[in-house]
Amino acid sequence: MATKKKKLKLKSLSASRPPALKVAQSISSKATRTLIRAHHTLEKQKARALADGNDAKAAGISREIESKGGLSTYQKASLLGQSNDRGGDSSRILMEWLSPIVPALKEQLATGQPVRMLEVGALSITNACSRSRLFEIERIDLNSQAEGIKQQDFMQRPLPTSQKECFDIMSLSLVLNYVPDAVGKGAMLLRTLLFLKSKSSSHVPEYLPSLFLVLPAPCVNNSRYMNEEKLIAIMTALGFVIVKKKLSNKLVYYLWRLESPTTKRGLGFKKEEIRSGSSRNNFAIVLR
Ligand SMILES: C[S@@+](CC[C@H](N)C(=O)[O-])C[C@H]1O[C@@H](n2cnc3c(N)ncnc32)[C@H](O)[C@@H]1O
Repeated sequence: MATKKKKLKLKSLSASRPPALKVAQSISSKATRTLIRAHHTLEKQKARALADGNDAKAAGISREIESKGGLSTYQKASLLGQSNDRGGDSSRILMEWLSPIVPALKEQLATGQPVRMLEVGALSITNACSRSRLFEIERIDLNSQAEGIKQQDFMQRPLPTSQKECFDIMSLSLVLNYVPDAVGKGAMLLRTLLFLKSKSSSHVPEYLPSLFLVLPAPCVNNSRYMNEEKLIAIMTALGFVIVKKKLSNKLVYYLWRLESPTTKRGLGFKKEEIRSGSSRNNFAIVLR
């Protein structure tokens, strides 16, 4: 008599995930993008209202932001965007680019002088950089989502008091575009100069000290006020040279090495239209 074999049903890994995560992961990538975009728009409107001195309007927009889940919900949506099926964590690109200097990074680690990284706008402590264990990483965010991420505004972070407190690498991955106004974006880039080590103290001067900058691709390729030429001009004026770049469908990645931080005042980068068109966005960086 033939015995009926009981079929073993293999459950997918996702079936064992806790319900909260399941709910979060059920948000489509389109809904995630819409949520992220809506948050950015409201933050920009709020910044404009504050700049106009309209505190009541700004407070109303703040309430609207909170009613949509606020920064935490935005961060959860951003984390979903980092999942492998949605493009993955941007620091994988940085690790790819740094692969030629891994021996040097290991040597520095072995001699007790690990390469120091400041990750601004950190959402996780398990991205590719963290998993490599090649760096001494300080992670900060306006709203910390995990132990190991300090809750701190980079713009308010106390300045380093010595080279030892400075960093070999800074990461601004999808952070600059979060800053709601063009002057604030310029100020953030300018401030990185105060946190990066000097070139003379670098063991790998072809790559470090450097800034890893990631932006949504339309910030550079579809803005009225920005294109790659202008971005390079701004970064050059600050004292950076481009080491690596990569353009994907959604993001642009750059590694900029700091040659000599500018001490110049009056850099003169204004919000000037480069290309017109109703489908353009308004991403801009102003450096006065
Ligand atoms: C889109 S998330 C990016 C997360 C991650 N770096 C990535 O590449 O996916 C932007 C994060 O930057 C943080 N952020 C924006 N401005 C900041 C500032 N001035 N200081 C610290 N964190 C900031 C926000 O709180 C938010 O969590």
